[in-house]
Amino acid sequence: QTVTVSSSASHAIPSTLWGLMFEDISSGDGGLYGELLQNRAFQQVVPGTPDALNSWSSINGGAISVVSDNVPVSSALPNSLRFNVPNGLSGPVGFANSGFFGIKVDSSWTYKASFHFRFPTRSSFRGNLVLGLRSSSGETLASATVPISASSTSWRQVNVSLRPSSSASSLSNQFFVTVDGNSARGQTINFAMFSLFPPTFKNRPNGMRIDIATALAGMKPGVFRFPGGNNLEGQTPASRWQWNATLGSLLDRPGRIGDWSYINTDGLGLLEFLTFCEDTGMEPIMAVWSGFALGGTSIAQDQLQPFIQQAIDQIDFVIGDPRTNAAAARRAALGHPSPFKLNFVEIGNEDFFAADTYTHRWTTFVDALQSTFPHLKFIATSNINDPILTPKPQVYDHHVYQTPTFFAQNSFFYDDMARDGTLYFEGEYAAISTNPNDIFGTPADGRLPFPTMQGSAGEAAYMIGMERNSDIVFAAAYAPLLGHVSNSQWTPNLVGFDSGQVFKSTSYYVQQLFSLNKGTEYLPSTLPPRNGTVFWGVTRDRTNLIIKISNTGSSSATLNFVLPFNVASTGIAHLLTGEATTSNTPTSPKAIQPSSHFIRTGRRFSYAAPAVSVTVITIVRE
Ligand SMILES: [NH3+][C@H]1C[C@H](O)[C@@H](O)[C@@H]1CO
Repeated sequence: QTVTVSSSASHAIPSTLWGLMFEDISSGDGGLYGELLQNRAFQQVVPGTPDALNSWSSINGGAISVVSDNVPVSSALPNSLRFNVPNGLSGPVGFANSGFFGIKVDSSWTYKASFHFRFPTRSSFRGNLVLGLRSSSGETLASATVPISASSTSWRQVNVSLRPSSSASSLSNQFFVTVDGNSARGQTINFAMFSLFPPTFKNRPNGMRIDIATALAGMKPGVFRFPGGNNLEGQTPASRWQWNATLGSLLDRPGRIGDWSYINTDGLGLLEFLTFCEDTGMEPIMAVWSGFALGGTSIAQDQLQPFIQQAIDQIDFVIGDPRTNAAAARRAALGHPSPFKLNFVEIGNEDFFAADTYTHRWTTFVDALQSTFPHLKFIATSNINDPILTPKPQVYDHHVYQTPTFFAQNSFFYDDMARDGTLYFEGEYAAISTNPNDIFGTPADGRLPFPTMQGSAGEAAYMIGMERNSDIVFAAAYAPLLGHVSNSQWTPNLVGFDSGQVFKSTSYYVQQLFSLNKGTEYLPSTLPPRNGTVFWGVTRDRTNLIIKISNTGSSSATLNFVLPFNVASTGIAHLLTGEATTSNTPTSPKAIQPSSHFIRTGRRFSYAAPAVSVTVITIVRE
């Protein structure tokens, strides 16, 4: 196959092209968000039920229960852990938290532990709390002692740093709090708002887990879509994501029942999302709730005003003027007086599920928001031009979950899209099954537990198509981004993790190869056959010519490049290849890794793309 490359660029490559889609789907709490304790504040649990004590256990007979405190630590956190020391015990007595399927104990880390406590009844008791980290077999790995007295019934906060004496080889460690069973017998103490943080990305308070955040930043992503995805929507309007409930002190964040069947702490909230965008150079694509909850409720058009006002306030929190706007003043008070960068606001999520009411919800939201924020572009989430929406959307968010073959066969999806000024955001895409008749089924039915090399090559073919059409595709993001390998609501995920490490998938490496070698201009070249199995695209930046190739076929394919200008006689081929069905998994985390090697290049050169491979060739321009 000969590939003749044009000397003149057709369009600029948008800096936003390759980005991240984030929602809490076993990816925020216990994942990207640094908090190590699960059920740290007993948010949204029913006191007295077994679930209320999720992740908490007794040590040596300590009696623990979750109660609705008659003197709650805050109005947002009505529940406390009631701890009582029965008579007749000796030695350390208390309780422990097992984290999110474990807690990594690293002796090079300083952990920050915090909690609030109060004695419900005053007494002359004085004693010591011993808290820290221990192995599941009870070996103390780090500890601190805090003197306490029952001289007051008011809440007091404990903040201590913990430095493990040694690293634990196992992840099954716990955070513990104990008293001496004998001297504290009969005592009752209420606890609330526990927190245990490791070092965080950019050392941000209430920040992100370093290894996961570093892996995400390592893709140099251009955009960050949040807070969802389904997790924006709520099963009912009352449990929708609400920006103002995710701000400020953790004592003021009630948390919510998330849309992936677990409670969200909302410790990872709007300001944390925006700060993460600034810390990694991503532009936010922020969603506002659009009046539809996943349980099926659509807000009637004449009832939308309060939700539109909440959306206006959410946007004003991000970009408003603190001198004239209350929501913006909250941003300033939280330490960020200047506005954040924001150009795109998404109205809802996957509203093709509620297209019949999206027609009026879209109109009502966009009429109000566009007049309030004339420079913003609003993204529609129903199917493209179906139904017809008023005003005509400037941007559509298109999602596709399919088979590896589908992606290879649809590399030209955007070539046929009308150039009528509409922009497209491929907000969610992934090869998730090999079974075209049951895309969302179980692994037994073809669902992929982890990305595979053939799935990643299919995605690369589709991405080559989006790069070619990046005059109208301004952004794209694989979804879901993150998933805990011990407990996920969805597979495959771009990045897997457990409480100790990160697992980068083959699709992660494709995203990274494409994003780190984006180029700034697109150079047209001989088009790949639409129904072929080999796909390529050419871009350039000031120093390099960049050629991306995906060979989704089962045999090697040689491409003969004919360039219209001089380039160096040696180039670098960054290659990702392996068996079609191979994945990087917790048991084989590095089964397939990218490799780089020199190749002969020049005005004319050939490159043999291995079967089932993705290659990015970079050549210095003369
Ligand atoms: N069903 C997918 C579509 C929805 O927007 C996401 O929350 C889900 C997982 O990526």
